Amino acid sequence: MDIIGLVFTSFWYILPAYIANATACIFGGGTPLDLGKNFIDGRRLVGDGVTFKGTFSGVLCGTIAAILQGVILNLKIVNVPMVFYSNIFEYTFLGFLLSSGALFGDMVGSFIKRRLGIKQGNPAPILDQLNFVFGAILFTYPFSPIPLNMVITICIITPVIHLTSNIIAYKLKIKKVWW
Ligand SMILES: CC(C)=CCC/C(C)=C/CC/C(C)=C/CC/C(C)=C/COC[C@@H](COP(=O)(O)O)OC/C=C(\C)CC/C=C(\C)CC/C=C(\C)CCC=C(C)C
Ligand SMILES: Nc1ccn([C@@H]2O[C@H](COP(=O)(O)OP(=O)(O)OP(=O)(O)O)[C@@H](O)[C@H]2O)c(=O)n1
Ligand SMILES: [Mg+2]
Repeated sequence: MDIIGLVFTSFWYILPAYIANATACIFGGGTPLDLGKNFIDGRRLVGDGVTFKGTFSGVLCGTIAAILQGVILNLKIVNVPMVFYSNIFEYTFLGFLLSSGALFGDMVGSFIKRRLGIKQGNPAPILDQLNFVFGAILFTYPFSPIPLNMVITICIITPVIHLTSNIIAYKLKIKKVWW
């Protein structure tokens, strides 16, 4: 596989996780998953940035996106050098794992930020950009392990795409901060 193929395969694989993260941001808000509770250190367990609405809509949209990917591949609309799923059931299952893993990773990232005393919405460079892809890769690894060169490619392209989309989301007034 050449470098373009590697980048495209990696992007295609992780896309449901991106969609889950972006739609959690679009549709999120309201009751937080930690119900406003504090941890033993007196700080919030996770914070107001991880909500029921965001989590459920993110998992739903990411899973639907994975099913659409399956349809697009079956219709041969795009050509991906290396595919990891074969039928619609695998697309649904792994899309669900990529999406729930992404939002789990985001939640763990917020948990760590609170323990470090970083207020909700304040930046934690690298952690903010990669928490959700680590969650997504971790959840799918037992079922469809991806090669190390794809993990590395995802870790390189994600911060660029994350920052670009966050700036666009900020301009669209979907996000309060640009990072
Ligand atoms: C190749 C390069 C250099 C750049 C490409 C950049 C790119 C693909 C940008 C997407 C631009 C876009 C449409 C942005 C607006 C979407 C949006 C609301 C983004 C908000 O992102 C929120 C951010 C939250 O992150 P945080 O919680 O960790 O701070 O999530 C980051 C998002 C991504 C890493 C992925 C980028 C998003 C996509 C590729 C898909 C965007 C999908 C939608 C807008 C889906 C809309 C679907 C419905 C059902 C409304
Ligand atoms: N599971 C999730 C993830 C995200 N969001 C929404 O998406 C926004 C942006 O997410 P993120 O940047 O991860 O949260 P922050 O507000 O920056 O909080 P933190 O400091 O905890 O990362 C959140 O404010 C929240 O409205 C949500 O509702 N539910
Ligand atoms: Mg977050």
